Amino acid sequence: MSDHHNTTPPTVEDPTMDTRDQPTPGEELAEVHYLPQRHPDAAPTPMDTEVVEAELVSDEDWHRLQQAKRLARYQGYRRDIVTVARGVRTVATHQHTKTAGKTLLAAGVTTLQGVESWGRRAWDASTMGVYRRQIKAAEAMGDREALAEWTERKEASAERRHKRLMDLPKIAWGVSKVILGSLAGCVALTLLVGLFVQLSGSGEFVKVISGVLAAMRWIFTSIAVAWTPFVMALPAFVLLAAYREGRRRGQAPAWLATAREADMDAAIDETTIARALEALRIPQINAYLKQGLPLQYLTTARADGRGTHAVIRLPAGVTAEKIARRRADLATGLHRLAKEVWPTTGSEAGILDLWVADKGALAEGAGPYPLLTDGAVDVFKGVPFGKTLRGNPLVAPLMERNTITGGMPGQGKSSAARVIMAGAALDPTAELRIYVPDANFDFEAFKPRCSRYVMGAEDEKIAQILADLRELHAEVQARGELLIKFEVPAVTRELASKNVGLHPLFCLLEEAHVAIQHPKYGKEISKLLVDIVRLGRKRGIHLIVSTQAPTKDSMPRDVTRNCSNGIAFAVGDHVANDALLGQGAYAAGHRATELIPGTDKGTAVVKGFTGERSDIVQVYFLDVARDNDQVTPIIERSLAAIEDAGRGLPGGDRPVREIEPGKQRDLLEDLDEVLGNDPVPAARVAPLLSALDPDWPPYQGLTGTRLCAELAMLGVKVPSSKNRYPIDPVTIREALAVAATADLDDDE
Ligand SMILES: Nc1ncnc2c1ncn2[C@@H]1O[C@H](COP(=O)(O)OP(=O)(O)OP(=O)(O)O)[C@@H](O)[C@H]1O
Repeated sequence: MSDHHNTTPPTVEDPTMDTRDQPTPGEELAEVHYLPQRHPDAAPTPMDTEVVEAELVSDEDWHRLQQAKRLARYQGYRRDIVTVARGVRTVATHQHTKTAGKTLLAAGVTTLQGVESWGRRAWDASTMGVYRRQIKAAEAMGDREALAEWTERKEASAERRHKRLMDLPKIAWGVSKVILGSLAGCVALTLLVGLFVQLSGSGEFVKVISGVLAAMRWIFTSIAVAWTPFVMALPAFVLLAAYREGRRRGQAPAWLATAREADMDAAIDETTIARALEALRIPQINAYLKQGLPLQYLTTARADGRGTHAVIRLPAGVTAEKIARRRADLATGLHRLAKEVWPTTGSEAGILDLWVADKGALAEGAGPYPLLTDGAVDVFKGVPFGKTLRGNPLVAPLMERNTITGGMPGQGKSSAARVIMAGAALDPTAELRIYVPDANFDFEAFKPRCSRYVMGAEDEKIAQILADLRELHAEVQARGELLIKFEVPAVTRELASKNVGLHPLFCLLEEAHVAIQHPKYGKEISKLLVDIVRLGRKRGIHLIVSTQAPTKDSMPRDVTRNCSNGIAFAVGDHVANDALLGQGAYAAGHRATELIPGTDKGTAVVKGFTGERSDIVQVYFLDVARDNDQVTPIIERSLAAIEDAGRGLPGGDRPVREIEPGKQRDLLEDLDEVLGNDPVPAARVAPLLSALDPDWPPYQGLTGTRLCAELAMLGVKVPSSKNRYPIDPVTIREALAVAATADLDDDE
């Protein structure tokens, strides 16, 4: 028989349902069995006969046990609450949560700022805020001219607005007329088509009409279907637009900034420019801005090509040059790389012409050379050269011009010359001559396309260059006579294509200073260059000279003056700047001195390419590296084009004279050989030397005057003796003896 406790039934829930009834560790709780209550008249159940293992407890024990259970349950809850709270705290204080929260909040603030900016712009537009502010700035600076200009602009704008308003009803009426007309036209067309179909027997009039009606029904149904999602998405679009506006105009509070922010694009407008200028901490600018005055904009910030352009009149006492010299600092304030920010001097020293590239817009450089895989060139129309900062392709004009290119080592001079010569090579009528008085392979790929090619710094190579320049000089003269014959002032495309000896000729002298400063041949090279640049351009001859920093010793003034194309990579001072970009360029604000070596590799200030006084250009780049040779395919293509045109290599029919490597001649010994015992006038000795070695370039075309000059360089003075300049064999042999003893002295 089972015993059971029949006092007051327990009010607690069935404990077997709750896992929290587990005893806490170390606590042994007796298990309590509650026996079901039964009505005294109820029939006996199997339970009544079941034997239950149990312990009889007193009321007191039973209460104690219940209390222990409640305590255990409470402790279980507490543990859970602590665990959840800890979890919440970990999530809430995690860096990711903080960043996400900040980003969300910042997005909210930015969106609000966008809405506020719209409001401000609407207000500005309705009250001509831009003009008002500029008028205020002009007044503050006492700039009467600007004040008059901005007042005039404001009045003109008001006038335009008034006119637009007055025109509004007319425009609305015009638009209505167009809509009504189009509708009537459509109806008439449908009827006409229906009629035509009916009459031609190809269909029924009614079917055409019902077809058109069905199409219209379909269009209206589609609009109705698309309308609901569109209306639902509209608020999201508006918020997005407000956010974008906020990003453009507003600035989130600093405490909301996240690390990602620094990398984000900053919109370039009057506010950001003013902030960036303020950050330069130039006292005059800061004092001006502190008065709450806006900067005076001659051109307000506006999109221009791949960036933003603005022209600012700086506060008194600050030159644009001062700003330009701190280009890198200014760039940080505009969230840009130094090479993306271009401050230059405007029309006056105090006017800052600022162009700021869109973030990353200049990273690609000028992009690939446009004629890399196909295309030909007409040199009379110029050759592809690069892209302006604004992203416009720039063509280098070549005919009736000469080019000088210069800059610090490694900034892109040779590459720029390569791009010009590659363009010239792609004109099948053009002749190429390349001289590199230095040991480098920058132009080796051009060799098969050249009628003359000399590379190397040895004396005999310089002598060869001299001989070739003499030949070119003679060609300049011969072409002059041809122009007289054809009665034209300058070579035309038509004449150039005719194979009459007036084809375009491009001659490149790389590292020109090496040839010009050569102790023996430099003087004559220099003189020849002057004549060639002066006279050659009308005669279809274009000379390109490339040098590092042109000075009066490294480049004759008459050469720089006659080069209407100037290409200046980063240069060190205003002398080199003006030699490349023309007299007064530096003072007028056209400055390659402001290019940063390294940062601006491949970027040059050029003159003479467009109608502008100067342009900043990213030059195309043609690689000559062995594993990425881009020039050879161009040259092969150009040779194929020449062959297809049924021409020979332009200028290639003349024999190319090669000098044996290492060959040297001694003028004194040669004179000793050709002279007898009596003095002979220099003019007669020169041909004797030419006859002695016709292949030796310095003796080709040798004149008496040049011979005397060369002897003077060797310390042998030839007396004029009534302009006959007799060369005395005795003097020559004495000089030989002196040279021999000098050699002995050296040996000792
Ligand atoms: N337009 C360009 N675009 C990109 N990179 C360029 C450009 N021009 C030059 N470079 C880089 O600069 C390097 C040096 O160029 P380059 O040899 O033309 O300079 P340089 O001024 O002729 O130097 P040097 O006086 O030492 O001969 C090139 O190898 C190339 O890596």
